[in-house]
Amino acid sequence: MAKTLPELRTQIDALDLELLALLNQRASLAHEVGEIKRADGSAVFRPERETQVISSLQAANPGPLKNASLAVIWREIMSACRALEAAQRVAYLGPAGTFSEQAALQFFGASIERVLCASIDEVFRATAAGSAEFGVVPIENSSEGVISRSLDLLLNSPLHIIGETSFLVRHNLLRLKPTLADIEVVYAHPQALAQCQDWLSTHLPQAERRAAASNAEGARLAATNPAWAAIASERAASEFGLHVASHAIQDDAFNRTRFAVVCLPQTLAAPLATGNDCVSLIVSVPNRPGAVHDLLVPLKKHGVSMTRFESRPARSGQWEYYFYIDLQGHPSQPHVAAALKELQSLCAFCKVLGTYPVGE
Ligand SMILES: C=C(O[C@@H]1C=C(C(=O)O)C=C[C@H]1O)C(=O)O
Repeated sequence: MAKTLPELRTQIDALDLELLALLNQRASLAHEVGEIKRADGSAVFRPERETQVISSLQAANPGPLKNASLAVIWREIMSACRALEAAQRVAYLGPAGTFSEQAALQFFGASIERVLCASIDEVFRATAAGSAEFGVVPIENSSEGVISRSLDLLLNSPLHIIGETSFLVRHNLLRLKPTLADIEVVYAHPQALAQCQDWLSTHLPQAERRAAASNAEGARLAATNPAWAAIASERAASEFGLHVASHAIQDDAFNRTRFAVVCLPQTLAAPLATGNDCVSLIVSVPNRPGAVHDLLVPLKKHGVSMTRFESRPARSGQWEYYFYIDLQGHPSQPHVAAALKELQSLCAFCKVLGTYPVGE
């Protein structure tokens, strides 16, 4: 006979108590790991270990829990365990409710100390100066291309990339009223204004578009005037007490933004290989025919895949460029090490930005 609702809930309550005991046992073990790390001075956060914990559980998962849900649950379990060793101080573009905050929480879980910054430059500065251990910065958007400020700052920064994370970005039109009537100004970060330009031209052709330092800052401004609106996340709507006057207004339904997690090399050395890793570099080549072609030869020769190739002006006034390249693999693999060595010998400039597990 089927169980009754009270019977099922009694069973759930009993299982929750077992889970609680197990989670606390796990937390105690993580705390012991923390003692060992403190004694030998090694880093608390080990992204490659956390990636492996999640992928082993996903491989063993019989369901009905989905693998994606399992990743979210264990990200938080590990975040809480890590916080018992030491909560990570993580800098990102604020105020509360930005997509950068969403990225920081998706990567580190919620048990972190939040260091909110007024600009991407400040995220780099705070992380390089040690007021934050890690920084989270947007790198590229699938509809608008690279976030040029982040790429330019990576060039001269002492920080290296130790991880990445990405998600589908949904923009919403937020304001004090639930309708689209009588909107005079729309505030948003220039990237968001660009990602919603068709929608704005169709639905709010009269409204003035004004740039804000972040979407959440735009939402904060929209909360001060009923004739103003903002483009931001649903999180920002609840943060600033605004209505979602229109949902999912981005022109591209698959609008995805990718973020890099950066830190000083002394905070955390390059993560060890997980089997699904990536190397990011910036190179420039001498200004002569075939130089870019030559760059690709070592990759082909050693069978290394390139997953990204972007260019940024070198600002020399000479039509010279820096190339931002992502390679598949880890330098501990001989074919990757050989390709990197040959590549470096061909380049006028070569900076390895980091080696890290491929993110969501
Ligand atoms: C417990 C550890 O420290 C941290 C917490 C982890 C966890 O909770 O599983 C995993 C890696 C580290 O980020 C460890 O290194 O094993």
